[in-house]
Amino acid sequence: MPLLLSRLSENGVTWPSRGLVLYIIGLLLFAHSIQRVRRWYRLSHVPGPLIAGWTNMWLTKGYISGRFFMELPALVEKYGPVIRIAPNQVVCVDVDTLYRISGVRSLYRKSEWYTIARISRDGDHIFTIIDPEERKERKKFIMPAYAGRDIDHFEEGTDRALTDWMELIDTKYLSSAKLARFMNFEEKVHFYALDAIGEIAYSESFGCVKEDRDTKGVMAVNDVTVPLLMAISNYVAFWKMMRMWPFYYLLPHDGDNSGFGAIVGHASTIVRKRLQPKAVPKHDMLQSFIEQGLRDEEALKQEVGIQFFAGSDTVSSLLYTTFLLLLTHPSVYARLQSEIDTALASDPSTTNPPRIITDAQARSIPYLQAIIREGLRLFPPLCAPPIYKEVPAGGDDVCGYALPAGTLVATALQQWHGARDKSFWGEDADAFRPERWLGAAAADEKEGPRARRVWEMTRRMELAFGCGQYVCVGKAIAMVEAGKVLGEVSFGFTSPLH
Ligand code: HEM
Repeated sequence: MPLLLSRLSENGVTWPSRGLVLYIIGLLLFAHSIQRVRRWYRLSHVPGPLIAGWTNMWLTKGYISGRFFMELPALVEKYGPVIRIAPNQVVCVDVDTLYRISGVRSLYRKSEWYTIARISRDGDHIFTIIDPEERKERKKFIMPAYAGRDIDHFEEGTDRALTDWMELIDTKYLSSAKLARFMNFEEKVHFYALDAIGEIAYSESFGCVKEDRDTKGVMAVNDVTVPLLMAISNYVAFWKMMRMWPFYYLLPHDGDNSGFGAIVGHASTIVRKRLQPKAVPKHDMLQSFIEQGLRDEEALKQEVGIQFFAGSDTVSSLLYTTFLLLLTHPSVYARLQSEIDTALASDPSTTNPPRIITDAQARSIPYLQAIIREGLRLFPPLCAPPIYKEVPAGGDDVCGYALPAGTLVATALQQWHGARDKSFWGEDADAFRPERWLGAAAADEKEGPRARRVWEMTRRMELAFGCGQYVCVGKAIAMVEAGKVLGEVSFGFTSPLH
């Protein structure tokens, strides 16, 4: 190096003086500070912790704790319905505003934040497609299957997975008077959910229940990567950078031996098999995607791959937390069983020969539906991720605060607060009380204060699935699964513990 420098000097290359170097560094630091101050100033009128206006670190720390969403009620109490949680990020808890932001005519777009859900570096699925026109195009192919229009297969797939699951519990984990057997319920319910989404989506179980293990490592990948992704996901610029060369090569790829890449590899195999000229057509979602015209292998792989994650973690979380609530509220469980027994005992099609409770039967039991709603209200499965939408050109007025274009508004983080908002739900907001929903099914009561109240309750609870143009496309699948699993377990077992 010294030799090189002396050669350069000999050839007339002169080096800037130390003063000049310091001047340039000073100038850069000054420009950086100005940019920081401008960034802080843009949203300085929005209340929130002072430090959140200057750095993402405060929010990141909250996400590392894994409990940030639980802190929101206290923050709302202190700062009001709109809170600045990072230099360019706010959260809003006003329900009407959330419906407006995601409304079908809204100009708010998905933000770059969504790209953290990319399952491989090669393409996008419906959740990570940001461009509205591209989203419309992809939805054309996939919506008939998600809406159950093309094929009414949600029940068949659920039944196959649920039959295996009940058998596993019956044969391996049921306690007797002489023998107490312990079962990791959270794990087993996740096995069920994975097998079910495999059956529903492409007619193949993951085999988790049969083998009583996480066969493809989906749960392991989730457990390791999701908390990490959540913590760094608020650095949106970082994610933009990761999609560019050369960082792009660090993202998962379907040739990988483990992690997301290996799971996407599994999706690839399924799609390739189905696209073979001699493949036997099946009665499932993948077939519907293809028949609707989505024939590109990469796009199909993406749509199948996202179902592994979006369709299993969420459903298992809903089932697990609702069963937990039932276990800790024996009187609710007893009432559920009694109502199910009454409804099903009079229906010979259920017991002779025995078969899984149908979706129609589950929907006809108001107390069961009330329990699902109350479970979703108290433990919305996706209440931790912020799910940012981006304020459109021209800016927007959100609850009296002018938000400039490009500001990110969190549209899911408010759910924990929403469920526990005593000003709406009353003093027993924290309690598991399915009875609060009864009357929702009273079809003759479309007008009047009770009907309006239940309508508003439903609107708030359903934010668990997002809303408007961004509503969860798998909502119908989730509701079919929830009714059947909760109904069947309550009908089949005296108590989920015994
Ligand atoms: C209790 C269960 C579930 C909950 C609470 C839930 C919740 C959500 C939420 C909050 C979103 C994002 C909304 C937004 O972008 O603002 C979403 C999107 C999505 N969900 Fe679900 N979900 C559930 C079950 C399912 C199931 C069973 C599937 C089936 C595979 C599924 C597939 C998807 C997909 C593909 C998207 C992206 C939709 C789009 O961007 O247009 N979800 N879900």
